[in-house]
Amino acid sequence: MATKDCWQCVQRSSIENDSPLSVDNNGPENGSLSIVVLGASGDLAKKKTFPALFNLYKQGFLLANEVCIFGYARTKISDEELRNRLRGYLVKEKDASPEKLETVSKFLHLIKYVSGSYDSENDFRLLDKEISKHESTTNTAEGSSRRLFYLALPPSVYPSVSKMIKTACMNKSDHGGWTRIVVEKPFGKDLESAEQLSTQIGGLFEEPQIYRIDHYLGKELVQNMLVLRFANRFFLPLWNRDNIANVQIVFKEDFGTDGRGGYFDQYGIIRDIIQNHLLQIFCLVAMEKPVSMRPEHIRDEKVKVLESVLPIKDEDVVLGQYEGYRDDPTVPDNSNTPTFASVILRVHNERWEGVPFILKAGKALDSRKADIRIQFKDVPGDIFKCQKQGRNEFVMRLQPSEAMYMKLTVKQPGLEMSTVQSELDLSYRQRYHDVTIPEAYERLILDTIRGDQQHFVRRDELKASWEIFTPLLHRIDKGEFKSIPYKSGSRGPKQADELLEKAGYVQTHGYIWIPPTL
Ligand SMILES: NC(=O)C1=CN([C@@H]2O[C@H](COP(=O)(O)OP(=O)(O)OC[C@H]3O[C@@H](n4cnc5c(N)ncnc54)[C@H](OP(=O)(O)O)[C@@H]3O)[C@@H](O)[C@H]2O)C=CC1
Ligand SMILES: O=C1O[C@H](COP(=O)(O)O)[C@@H](O)[C@H](O)[C@H]1O
Repeated sequence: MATKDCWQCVQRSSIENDSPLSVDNNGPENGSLSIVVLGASGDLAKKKTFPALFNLYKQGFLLANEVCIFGYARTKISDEELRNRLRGYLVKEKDASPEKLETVSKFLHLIKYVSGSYDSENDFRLLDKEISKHESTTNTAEGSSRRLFYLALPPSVYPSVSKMIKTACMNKSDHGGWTRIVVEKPFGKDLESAEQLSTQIGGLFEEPQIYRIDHYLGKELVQNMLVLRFANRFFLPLWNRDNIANVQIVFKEDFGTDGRGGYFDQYGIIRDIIQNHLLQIFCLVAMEKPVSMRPEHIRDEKVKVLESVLPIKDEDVVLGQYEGYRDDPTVPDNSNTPTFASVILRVHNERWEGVPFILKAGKALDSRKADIRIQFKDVPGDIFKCQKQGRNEFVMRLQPSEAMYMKLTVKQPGLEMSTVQSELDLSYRQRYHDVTIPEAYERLILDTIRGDQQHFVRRDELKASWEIFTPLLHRIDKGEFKSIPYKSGSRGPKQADELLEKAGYVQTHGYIWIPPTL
């Protein structure tokens, strides 16, 4: 019981009660709530946003007597048509018990559809009228209602949509209510375009109203990173250049761009994954201890470590493109866009000088996974000759099947004195039987409603992240950096493994993991 209370206090209450800097006065926790999903007919909305809202509803975080969800898009369809389109994304046919179907129906009845364009004031006034109508049906004091606008849209329309929201759809008075907007990546294509977008949106909304979402920050093990680092005595003295040889942050997908080639070709893997998802993880691994868990304290530290990253050297980069990528008719025949990249970041500060951080991401590779691998230095004066077997590693596997394990050397059980590689293993499925790990979007949307910006990217953070990658990206765009072809289903270009070795990573040999049985 005590442990549970303590955990909850760290997880939420302390953040909320203790964090005046984090929120736009945090606002009311109940009363009328209007969630507007702009781009309601799109892929992201159907696959991620609405299912996340449904899960929040199922768990009682969205109350039927308070909430109305508005889908907004250009397509002219009725409320019922939108609901029918969404139904299949909320419940799989095989799980469709009568109870589940009833819950889905109740949720779908909270959804209304408004059709309009993204730059028409009239259309947004119509949306505002619908929102006000909903607000008048709940017992909420005027102006204390909550309005959340989720931009599940391409960034090209962010400026016009933000302007329309500001002109026509803001919460009407300052009686403690709020208006917040959630924006998705890609947030710009380089430093200049990101800053331009930030200036446009920043001219309309205050920073505490803007939630730049990076869904990797909502993944369970990413959320665990600060607890792990700063609540455990084990790690505190080890987490530095004296003990750590190298760090890998890896994202792999075993499928290609799958019909998204047209979009992907304009961005490439660095903009799609590394500049945002992997760099956010990098921040949490490398940052100093924040003064407190207040969102601004955490984000201050993230900015500091980003600003300590040295310019990326050519010899620290390997780019690849899988064979068959250009077969997609929406991808130009001569595309040089990388679908794979391995980039070493070097941090110029007291803790990390000399420790390479290898950020690797690729599509159409040999497996699907995302993990963080901290490799420790060899033990000095090794008397057991265990260096031949492998180094200590601490691995956090974000997906699939959340786990963290420490690879370590132990005595081989038995009469002989010999050593063997083994592990201390925390596999979430085994350890937490009754816990359903929430989807990243679910958690992050709940944070936007609660006004907790801890897991969202602040403007200066975004700027610092683009500063790191923009020079390299410009060179790739100009064709000055070539992508090496690799076979679909492989580990990517062999040059990436050579880079890893050059960075000092020592592969473990002969390590066999035997999954525990219950
Ligand atoms: N709780 C659990 O679920 C646990 C599971 N295990 C499992 O045991 C197995 C072994 O674990 P572990 O040793 O940590 O991980 P892996 O065998 O997955 O990989 C170890 C490292 O070697 C790299 N690598 C693989 N091939 C090459 C190569 N040819 N050249 C250079 N580098 C290479 C991997 O790179 P890359 O990242 O590019 O693939 C990775 O960094 C895994 O399947 C793991 O999931 C182990 C412990 C606990
Ligand atoms: O943001 C993106 O992420 C997905 C991978 O997300 P995951 O949660 O399934 O790991 C990736 O496929 C997509 O290209 C990228 O835009």
